[in-house]
Amino acid sequence: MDGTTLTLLIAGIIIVLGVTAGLVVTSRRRALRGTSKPELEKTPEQPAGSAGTAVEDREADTATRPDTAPAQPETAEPEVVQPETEPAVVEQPTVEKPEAPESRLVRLRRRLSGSNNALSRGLLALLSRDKLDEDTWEDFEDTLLSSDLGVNPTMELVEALRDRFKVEGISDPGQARGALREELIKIVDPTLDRTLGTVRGDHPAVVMVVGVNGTGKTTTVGKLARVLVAEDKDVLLGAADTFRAAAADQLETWGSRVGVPTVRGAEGADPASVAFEAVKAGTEAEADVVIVDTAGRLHTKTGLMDELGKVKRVIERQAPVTEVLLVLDATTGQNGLTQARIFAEVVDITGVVLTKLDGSAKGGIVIQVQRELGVPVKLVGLGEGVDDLAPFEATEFVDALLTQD
Ligand SMILES: Nc1nc2c(ncn2[C@@H]2O[C@H](COP(=O)(O)OP(=O)(O)OP(=O)(O)O)[C@@H](O)[C@H]2O)c(=O)[nH]1
Repeated sequence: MDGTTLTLLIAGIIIVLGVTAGLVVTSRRRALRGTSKPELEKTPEQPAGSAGTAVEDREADTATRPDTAPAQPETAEPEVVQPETEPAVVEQPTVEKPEAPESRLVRLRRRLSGSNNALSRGLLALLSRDKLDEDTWEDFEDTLLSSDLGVNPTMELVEALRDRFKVEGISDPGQARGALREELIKIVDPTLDRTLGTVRGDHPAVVMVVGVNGTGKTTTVGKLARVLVAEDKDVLLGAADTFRAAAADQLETWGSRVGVPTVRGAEGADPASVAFEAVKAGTEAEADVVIVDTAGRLHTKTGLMDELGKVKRVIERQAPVTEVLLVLDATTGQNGLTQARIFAEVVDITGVVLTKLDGSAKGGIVIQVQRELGVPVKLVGLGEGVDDLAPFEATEFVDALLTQD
């Protein structure tokens, strides 16, 4: 082999090796593209045919992250729970679970003691004085009267306490407080039956809610429905307040929040006929309780008051009315009592709901109302919140009155 041949041979070998290396590199690049491409295609939001650069790919991924969350877990989570996605929940309102009666009571007891603090402080301060002279007893009477206890109950209470102080020789503030507590419990009367007529018999229990405008009837119906739903009862609401369309809307909203149906009529429809239909629907659906909200009416308007009697009579063609609750605003004092008297003439009131006790330092109204009407206070409203309605209990009420912060 001469030199020329050898040179040509070496050059040939170099060319063959170069071509082979080129082919290997190309096939590796193809292989890489081949694995990355399907990943891009998996992303539905990736515009067709735009493979994009690595930066573009990341931006596209960021923009569509809610759907591609698993690819970027560290930044995806906050966006998944971002508030902008919540309106979907609003569009489909979920049924609320009312607060359990026990925890509601604890909260309400605290609120009651807070709102009546001036009363409790005043009473206990008086009884803590070193010397209980005539002036002290007079101041004590004034404090009781200003809390809407009424003249007769105030006289009775003072009389009973003066006797006990003399006979038992009470001089210590602790003993005085104990005696006051016992005497107050006596006049609030723990022996009264405060159970609500909400137990189904052959028919659904029917609760009629009556009272003057603005006392809190509709709110009370809504809150009561929540209490009953929390007790696992099937409830139906009747919007017999046909004078004010907004009242039926308000009631329907309360109902839908706890998953309870509302029967309503057209604005201006006969309230008795709406009440009748509601009780009929409740009977057909085998509901446990039908609560009928009635229109607020001026207690001075005889025609309207007579109509209330008619609503009750018409309901009773279907099923007995098991509870008639009169709603009174605790802040209205003597005016509330006048209302109570007139309502009691038209329908047989079986229980009183005293609302807005949270905004009143006049807890004494409980005693006057019971005396005037001869019916017990069964429920108290202690705020505008959905679960701010509590069963009334004499001992707890007095303890709340006498609680000092
Ligand atoms: N602070 C407080 N406000 C209450 C209570 N109960 C009801 N309210 C408020 O009183 C106002 C009147 O309540 P409604 O339930 O609309 O009264 P209503 O008697 O149905 O009134 P009409 O529909 O006009 O007859 C509302 O703003 C309620 O939130 C309560 O116990 N405490």
